[in-house]
Parts: sequence; C-alpha cells; structure tokens
Amino acid sequence: MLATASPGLQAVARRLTLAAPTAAAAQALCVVRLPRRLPGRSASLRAAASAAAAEAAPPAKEGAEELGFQEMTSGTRRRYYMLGGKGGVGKTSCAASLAVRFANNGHPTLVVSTDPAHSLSDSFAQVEGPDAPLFALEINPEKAREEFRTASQKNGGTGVKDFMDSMGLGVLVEQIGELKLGELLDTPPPGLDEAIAISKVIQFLEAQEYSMFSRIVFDTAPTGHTLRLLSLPDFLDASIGKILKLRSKIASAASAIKSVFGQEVQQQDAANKLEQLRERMVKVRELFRDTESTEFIIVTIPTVMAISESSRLHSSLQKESVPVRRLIVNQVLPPSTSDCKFCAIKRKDQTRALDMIRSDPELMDLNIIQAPLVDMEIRGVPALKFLGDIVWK
Ligand SMILES: Nc1ncnc2c1ncn2[C@@H]1O[C@H](COP(=O)(O)OP(=O)(O)OP(=O)(O)O)[C@@H](O)[C@H]1O
Repeated sequence: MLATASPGLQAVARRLTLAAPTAAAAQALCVVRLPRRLPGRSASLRAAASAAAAEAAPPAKEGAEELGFQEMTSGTRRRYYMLGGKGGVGKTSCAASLAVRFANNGHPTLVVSTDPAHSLSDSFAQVEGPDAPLFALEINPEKAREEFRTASQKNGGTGVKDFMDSMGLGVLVEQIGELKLGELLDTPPPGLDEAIAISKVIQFLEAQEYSMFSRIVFDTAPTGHTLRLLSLPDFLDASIGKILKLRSKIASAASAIKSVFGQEVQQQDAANKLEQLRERMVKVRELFRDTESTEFIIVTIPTVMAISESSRLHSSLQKESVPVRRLIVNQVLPPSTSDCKFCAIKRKDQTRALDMIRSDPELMDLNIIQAPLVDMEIRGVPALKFLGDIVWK
C-alpha cells in the first residue's frame, strides 16, 4: 500500500497530524507536505525556549541519564510510545515532536492519532522533512466501529432472530440479545472507539507494508477515555468470548437447516470477524503492559488541577500494570527580566504546582521533563523538530 502513496496529493497540515481530509483523500493514501520553514517569529521562539530550557531543567535524578532520549532511540526493535493526559495539555505537540525526533535519528516512524476530533476517515500520509520515513496514520474510530457493528448484526441481528425463531431456536438468540452487544454498539461507552481503533492499528501493523516502522507513537485520547480503554479489552474479551460460544451452539444445532438457506457461510464470516477482534483486543492489552516494548508517557501542565489528574492517571495506569516512567510538564513559563506582574504571579503559581509534583507519591519517582511555553503555535516539521530537540534530550 505504501507504494501507491503519491507526492502530488493535496497538502494539509495541522501540526503533524492531519486535518479533515477531502473526500478523495479520505479514500486514498496520500502524501502530506508540511511547511518547510519556521514562521518569522522563530528567533524569539528560539530565545525564549533556550532560556526556559536552561532555567527549567530539573536537577538530574540518580539514574535519570538512563531515561534520556538516547535510551528511547537505541535499538531497532519496534517500540511503542503512548502519550496521554488531560485535554489540551499538549499531547499532540509532544507526540508529533517525538515522532520527528525519532525519524531524524534514523527510525522509520509512524505517529498514530485515534482522537475522534481529528479525523473523518482513516488516512495515512507521509510527512516530508525528517531524515527517515515519518508517516502519520489517523484512524476514524466511528468507521472502525461500523465495521464491527456490521459483523455483529450478521451474528445476532433481527434477520438471524427471525430465522432462528422459525426454527424454534429463538431462546438461544434471546441469550445473545442479553449480552447486549447491539446496544453496546449503538451507545458505545467512552473508550470503546479508541479500543477498536487501537486494535485496528495493531491489525495494520501486522501487515507487511508496515513492518519497516521501528517506532510507533500514539497520540492518545484524553485521560478518562484512555483509562476506560485500558479496561475494555478484558470486558470485550469476556463478552465476545460468550457470544462465540453461543454462536457455535447455534451453529451446530441448526447447521443442516441453515445450509439449505445458504446462511452458514455468512454467519461463519461474522463469527470469524468477532474472533479476530477478540484476539486483537487481547494483543492490545498485552501491548499496553509490555515493559520491553511499550511506554505510556503522561503529559501535564503546571497547574494544581492538571497535576492532580495526572496523579490519578498514574495510579490507574499502575493498577492496570501499564509501564510509565516519564512525566512531561508542558507549557512552563520561561524566565523573563521584565517586571510583568501577570507573568510573575503565573510563574509563582507554576512553581507551586511543580513543587506539588515533587511531593506527590504517585509522581515524584517519575522522570520529569519540563517543556517551555513557547510564544507561537507549534505547527510544521521545523517547529516540531525545534520543540523535540528541547523536550527529548
Ligand atoms: N509548549 C507549548 N508552547 C506553546 N504552545 C503549546 C505548547 N504545547 C502545546 N501548545 C499549543 O497548545 C494547543 C494544544 O496543544 P495540543 O493540541 O498538542 O494538545 P492536546 O493535549 O493534544 O489537545 P487535545 O486533548 O485537544 O487533543 C495547541 O495550539 C498547541 O500549539
């Protein structure tokens, strides 16, 4: 599939992830050209960021050097980095800057967005600029869910019920109904979309075309969703497992009659699809917990509320045995020689919040990375490279 990507398609860039693709682009794999030059304010951005980086750098912790970028980039075995945190703290900017940094260090990299707000359809695009291939993949969770719904309707929808009723097997169908899979899909719990979307990413990554990627960076959905997502594979694993069992009972009871109507093959397809989904969900869960290949990086900002939420997130991730080692504190105000009262108050507030991290039992042992608030919107590869060089050291 990669071979069909054409450099001529319409360029759309929103930081590194893609804006809503056109109908044509939505259908195809497309190449996105990002701005090659930093906007005119790059000098002030650079000055502020360097000053902030120098000022904000926390004292090196014992063993901290092992958790530098060197450690993230070493080795060619595939690794996954998932960035999560409260809405708007800078997950996408940090994820995209990490992806650019990996690509510039020779890693063919894929950055994945599963945020429903970002995409209308699945799209896959090469980002121009970095030294090694950098691709952005956006999964449309709604579309992924639709595929799943179609499979389950075939499996337990009214067509099957009418048919089974006529065969005196309606009770079994009611049992399927009790599992409420249809309802689950009509009013999905938050997190289901992301779970299905991530399972879809895993499906992609099993394909030959994607084998070249040695670093996969996930720009995850906000905190609450991500957490629910983590418990979902267990839930889906259990309910899909039950459905499959019932399915095989029904199939064996009615196979002779069904084959007369030619429905057996279709239903077997649906059952296979559910089984595949279940297997992928199990893989998602394993992937999330694999310390060798996966790391969940929490992104936060220096406010009391964001830090409290990050503390809860870390606690939940630990309960789910998800490896977390780094905490990015983004948008830390750079130092200034001017006597701006507003800035002074804000800085004091941020200092208090940073102290809170140091005394929070959930967060204090994490490797803390401070990223400065810069004076412009972070868009395009050069700006992301710039941010990445400051954040990922
Ligand atoms: N260090 C920073 N300095 C200045 N602006 C920043 C910084 N980090 C992020 N921003 C800006 O803040 C806004 C939100 O950032 P971003 O989209 O990366 O956050 P997010 O956590 O992914 O948001 P969402 O939860 O909505 O997906 C963007 O306009 C981005 O350019």
